[in-house]
Amino acid sequence: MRLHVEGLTYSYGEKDAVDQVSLQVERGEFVGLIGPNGSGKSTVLKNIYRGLTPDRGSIKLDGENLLTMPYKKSALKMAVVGQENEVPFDFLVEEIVAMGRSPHKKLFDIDNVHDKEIVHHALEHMGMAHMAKRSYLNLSGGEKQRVLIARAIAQESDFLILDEPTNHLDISYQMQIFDFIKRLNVTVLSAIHDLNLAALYCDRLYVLKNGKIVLQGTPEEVLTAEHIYEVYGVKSSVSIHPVTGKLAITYLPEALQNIA
Ligand SMILES: Nc1ncnc2c1ncn2[C@@H]1O[C@H](COP(=O)(O)OP(=O)(O)OP(=O)(O)O)[C@@H](O)[C@H]1O
Repeated sequence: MRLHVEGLTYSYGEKDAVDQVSLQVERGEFVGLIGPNGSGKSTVLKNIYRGLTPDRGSIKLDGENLLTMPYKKSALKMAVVGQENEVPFDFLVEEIVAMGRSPHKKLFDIDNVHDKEIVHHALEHMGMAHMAKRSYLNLSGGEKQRVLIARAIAQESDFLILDEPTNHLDISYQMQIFDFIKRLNVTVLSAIHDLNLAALYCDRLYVLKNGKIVLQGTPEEVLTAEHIYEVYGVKSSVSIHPVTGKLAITYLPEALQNIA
């Protein structure tokens, strides 16, 4: 699965929330979208997963225009874990995950044994199998997030779009989910706030600021102390971690900034 976005522009009102954004995700890549609050990450992702329609620009999946693709076909190609995790009605956890199977089915098809196995395994992977019969609305934020990730896994598409997938999760599930997604060997585009997680898991990064891509490259190219200060206004110390071999970013409180 290859994604090509060219000149994507979108405004909610007068000001462009996303301005001429171009990005590519090649097959098998794990690409991160980072940037400060309000920089446009979710808006870019929503335009890609068809929650919003671009004002201008083109979005292609494997060379095919996504904006005119039948919805069912695009749902077979990409699965989404969005930021808002509320559902309008009360469903059981297993029913929410089973919704991931719907692009694979015809209108009146019911779930077969194969679907049920996929749903069960997806829940198991997220450590939620024991909650399959629980009501979704009564779960904690982190548990809801794990159910929605299980739903995306059950969809079995080879392109995942994630909007801050771990923002409700404690550190063990944050690591577990990124490790798991990495093992799936699918193509991933994910908004990520935590720069250390972005450095650990992403092959390439795009940095958004005020709706524009201001930097792109490998984590090593993008996540320098200078760039972090330019984009976030925060002083940091960036080194290569001796165990992971990846970048490790330490943010410096005011009292320590003069020694960095
Ligand atoms: N539904 C909306 N109506 C009007 N403006 C919106 C709407 N959603 C987002 N915006 C504005 O668009 C801009 C980009 O928002 P967006 O949610 O894409 O940023 P983000 O980078 O995902 O932020 P965060 O890191 O806080 O989640 C912001 O200025 C935001 O206030």
